[in-house]
Amino acid sequence: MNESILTIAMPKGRIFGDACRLLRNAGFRLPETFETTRKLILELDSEPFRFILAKPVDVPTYVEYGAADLGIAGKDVLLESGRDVYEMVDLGISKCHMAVAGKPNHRSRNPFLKIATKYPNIASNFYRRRGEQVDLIALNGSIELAPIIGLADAIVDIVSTGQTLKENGLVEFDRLLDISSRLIVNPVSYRLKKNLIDQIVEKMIKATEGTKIGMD
Ligand SMILES: Nc1ncnc2c1ncn2[C@@H]1O[C@H](COP(=O)(O)OP(=O)(O)OP(=O)(O)O)[C@@H](O)[C@H]1O
Ligand SMILES: O=P(O)(O)OC[C@H]1O[C@H](OP(=O)(O)OP(=O)(O)O)[C@H](O)[C@@H]1O
Repeated sequence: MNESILTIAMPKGRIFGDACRLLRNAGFRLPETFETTRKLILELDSEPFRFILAKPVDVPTYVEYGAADLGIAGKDVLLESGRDVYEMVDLGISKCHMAVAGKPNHRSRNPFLKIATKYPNIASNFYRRRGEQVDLIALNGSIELAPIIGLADAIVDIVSTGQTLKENGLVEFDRLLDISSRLIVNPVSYRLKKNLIDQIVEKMIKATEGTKIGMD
């Protein structure tokens, strides 16, 4: 862990654009090429920050191990990974929710027997709390395929616009969790670099207040 420079782990993909806009609103002078470069480590001119561009699911890992001091990660990824990091700010970006969904005529089949998901920990906690025993089938994508093709009775997955469910003839049964992206911090970094991190947290909270205006 470098004492004089802060490393921030950024999620590539869906969250990246929203996160860059928020960082710029917070006063970070990100270069124009930030969103298009294929470089994975980006340093800022004359500012003590460097950004690493990671797969979203890996951001909490970089932060927990101290390879990054801070990071931006979806609440879904944080809950699923259970990594030991401080969650400092709800950034209010990349909002979506997690739901149980399936074919409309499966509503009466309770408990569901087989649940396909990319989020086995979140799903198993949900069903444990409900006192229902289910078989979880871990998949890596195209989760909506599972109930259509008969691999599972239902899915636990992310819903944003609802288009994927709709186009595949599926309906939402239960809403598990509202999701947005969070600013996370490595606990040791926070102890050693508290002043600098607190300044960033404050700036991000201010920038976030702008993004929350007019949101649901
Ligand atoms: N419609 C959505 N589907 C999935 N994730 C979404 C959606 N809307 C917002 N998110 C947020 O974006 C994050 C996922 O981003 P992204 O899809 O780029 O990563 P990924 O799952 O690693 O992608 P990939 O499909 O390449 O595996 C989630 O953790 C969630 O917090
Ligand atoms: O409600 P919507 O706006 O349709 O978004 C939800 C869909 O987006 C995600 O899949 P993604 O596009 O990441 O593809 P994947 O199948 O590879 O997970 C998620 O797993 C849903 O399938």
